[in-house]
Amino acid sequence: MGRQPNLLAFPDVDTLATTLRTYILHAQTAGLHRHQVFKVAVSGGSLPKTLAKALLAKPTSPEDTIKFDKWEIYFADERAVPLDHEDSNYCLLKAELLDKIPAELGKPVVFPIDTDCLDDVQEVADRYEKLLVDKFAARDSVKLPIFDLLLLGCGPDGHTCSLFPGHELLREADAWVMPIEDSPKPPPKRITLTLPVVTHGVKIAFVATGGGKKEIMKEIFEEGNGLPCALVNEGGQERVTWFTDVSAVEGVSFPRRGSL
Ligand SMILES: O=C1O[C@H](COP(=O)(O)O)[C@@H](O)[C@H](O)[C@H]1O
Repeated sequence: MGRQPNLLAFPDVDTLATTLRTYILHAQTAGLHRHQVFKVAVSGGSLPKTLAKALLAKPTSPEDTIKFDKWEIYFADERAVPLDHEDSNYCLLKAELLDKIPAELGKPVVFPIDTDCLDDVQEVADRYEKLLVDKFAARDSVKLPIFDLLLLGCGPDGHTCSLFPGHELLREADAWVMPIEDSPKPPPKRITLTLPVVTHGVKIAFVATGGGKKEIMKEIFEEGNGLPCALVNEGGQERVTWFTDVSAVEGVSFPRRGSL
């Protein structure tokens, strides 16, 4: 029981954002303690909006301050499109969060994909993996890049990052970053962190809100069914925390609903 993911359900997104902020601050403190920077991987979709709500709130004390100047932001997945394209996860994060960070909080270092080779999505993935090798392995001598925090979404089909249900990418055991050319959700060409990288994060947080997620939340938590989000739960265990609102978990029976 103790090694299960934590499922938190909030009355609304504002309350969720307040606790998500506290959780991220704890992860930030731990990351800075570990290696003086905070290494975060973020997703696209509905996440950046909620993230902005959590992170752009005015600090109430020095301990409550998001130290963006110490953040390294990577992408949990990205679409193979230019960085100013409406489908780009970078473009979305920039519009929702990065452009709105007050100057006094400092600027994070952000690592988007290399868009010089968009026609070759394998090359996009290889270059992103090389970037991770440079930023993680050389410094920490690790076999996998260990993010201090991964902030993930959950699609209505149970996908996370660009890891889709039943896809062969779910079996990838060696690569850190993989291309996908047949994403069932458009656009078809993307890159994604692989399951071993995701499940090795120090902390892994999902944000899933709205009644549109309730059927898949039930399946993830009650049956699993090999869904990508369920596989992250199985691999990450107690390091996984779900931030949901009550409409997303209506009718979901799960033994451990907790607080931070
Ligand atoms: O395509 C994607 O979808 C997922 C889930 O998005 P959501 O809008 O249902 O939250 C997202 O996490 C991923 O980064 C994105 O590329």
